[in-house]
Amino acid sequence: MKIEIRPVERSEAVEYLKVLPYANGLPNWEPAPASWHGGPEAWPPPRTPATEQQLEAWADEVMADGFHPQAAFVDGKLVGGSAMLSLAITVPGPRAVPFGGVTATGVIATHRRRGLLRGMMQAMFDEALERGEPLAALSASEGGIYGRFGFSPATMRARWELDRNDARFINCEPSVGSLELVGAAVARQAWPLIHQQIRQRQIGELAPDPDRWDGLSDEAAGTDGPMRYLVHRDADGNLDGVANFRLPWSPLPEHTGALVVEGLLALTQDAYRAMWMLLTDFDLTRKIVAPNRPIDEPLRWMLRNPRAMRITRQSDNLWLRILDLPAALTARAYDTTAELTFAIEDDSMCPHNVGAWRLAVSPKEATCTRMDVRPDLTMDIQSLSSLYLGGMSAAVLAGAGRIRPHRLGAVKDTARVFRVDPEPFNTFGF
Ligand SMILES: CC(=O)SCCNC(=O)CCNC(=O)[C@H](O)C(C)(C)COP(=O)(O)OP(=O)(O)OC[C@H]1O[C@@H](n2cnc3c(N)ncnc32)[C@H](O)[C@@H]1OP(=O)(O)O
Repeated sequence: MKIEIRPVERSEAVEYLKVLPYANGLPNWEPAPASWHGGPEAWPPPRTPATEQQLEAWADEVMADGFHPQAAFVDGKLVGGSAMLSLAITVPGPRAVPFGGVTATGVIATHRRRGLLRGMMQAMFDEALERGEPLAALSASEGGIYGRFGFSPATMRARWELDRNDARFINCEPSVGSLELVGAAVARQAWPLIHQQIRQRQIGELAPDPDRWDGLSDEAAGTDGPMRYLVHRDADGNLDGVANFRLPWSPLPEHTGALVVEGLLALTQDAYRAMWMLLTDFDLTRKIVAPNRPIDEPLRWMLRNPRAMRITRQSDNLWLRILDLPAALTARAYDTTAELTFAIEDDSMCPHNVGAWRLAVSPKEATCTRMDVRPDLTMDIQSLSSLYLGGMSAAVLAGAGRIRPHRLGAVKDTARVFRVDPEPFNTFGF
C-alpha cells in the first residue's frame, strides 16, 4: 500500500470534494442531543449527494486564494481530504492574528484509522508555519479526535432557555433608539457592518468569509418558516444592533411556542436591552431559546429573577492549537507586568515548541525566550492553547493535572497573566 499526502490540483478538486461527508449527503457532525438546537431534531445532514454541477462550482472555491487543501492518496486513489483556510482571529490586545482554520475534512469509511488524517494535519501545520500563521483552529465534529493533534477548547458556548412569563427586566426604561423588523436585504448589510465593529473588541471573534451573510434569506426553510430579522438604530439613526430569530413549528407540545434567537449582536447596552426586551415578550410565544450564546450572557443580570435563564447545554466552540509558541505568545497583549517560566514537555507534530520558556510581559510589550533552568511549571501544548485566548482557568487545568506547578503561586500567576474579561467568544465557525 503506497500512501501519498500532498496538495490538490484543480484537476483533482472534484475527487477531493467527493470524499467529504457533506458532498455525499452523509452526516458531517456528531448527532447532538436535540436540546442543542431550537427544535426537536438535530441538524439534519444534506441527505442527498451533491450534483456534478454543484461539485464543479465548489471545485473553483477549493482552488481559491486562502484555501489550502491537502489530500491523501492510497495506491494513486484519492481517499481523504482536509484543508486550511487562512483567516484572522481577535486575540487579547485586542489584535487580529492570522491562523489556519482546519475545515472540509473527511476520509472515506474504508480507509479510516490508518493515519491518513494525521499525515494531512502534519502537512497543513507545516504549510501554515511557512505562511507565518502561528495558530491553527477548528470546530470539532467529535470531541475525541483532535486533542491528539494538540487542539484544545479555547472558547465555549451555551444554549439557554427563558420562559416568557419570567422575562421581567430590572430596568424597563424605553430605548433612546428605535427597533425595526426588516427583510433579509437589510440584514445582509447590518450583519457585516456590526460584526466588523464587534470583532475589533471581542476576543475570539473571527474575520468572516466575504460571502458569510449572503445566505440570509426571506424564504421559508421547512417547518422552521422564514428567518426574521430585527435591527436597532441609535438616536441618530445609525445601526447599532441586529438579531436573527425564527418561530419554528413543532408537532411536540414541549417544543411549541418557542422563539429561537439564532444570533444577536449589539454595539451598545441600549441596543442589547431593547432587542432582548422585544424578543423575550413576543406575543403568542411561550419561551425563548438561544442555542449559540456566550456563557457570560449579560441578559441574566438584567432579569429580576436571574435563575429564570436556564443553561440547557454548555459546550466547546473553537478549538485552538499553538503552532509557533514564541510567535503566538508575543502576538497577544497582556494587562499585567509579570514573568512566567514554563516547560512544554511533548509536541511531536511541532517539536520546536518543546522545552523551557520564559514569558516576560507588561502592558507595553511581551518577550518569549528559551531558558535552561528549572521552570515554575510544566504543561502540555493543549493546555497552553486553551489558556491562550484567556477564557480557560489555569486552576482548573492544574486541578486536572494538565498543569503541574513546581513553585507555590505559579498557577495563580499563570491565571493572572492569561485571563481576560469578558469571556472569549466567536459568533460563527468556518
Ligand atoms: C475539523 C473538521 O473538519 S470536522 C469534520 C471531520 N470529519 C468527520 O468527522 C467525517 C467522518 N470521519 C472521518 O472522515 C475520519 O474518521 C476522520 C477524518 C475524522 C479521521 O480520519 P482518519 O484518517 O481515520 O484519522 P487517523 O487514522 O489519522 O487518526 C488519527 C488518530 O485519531 C483517531 N481517530 C480518528 N477518528 C476518530 C474518531 N472518530 N473518534 C475517535 N478517534 C478517532 C485514530 O484512532 C488515531 O488515533 P491514534 O493517534 O491513537 O493512532
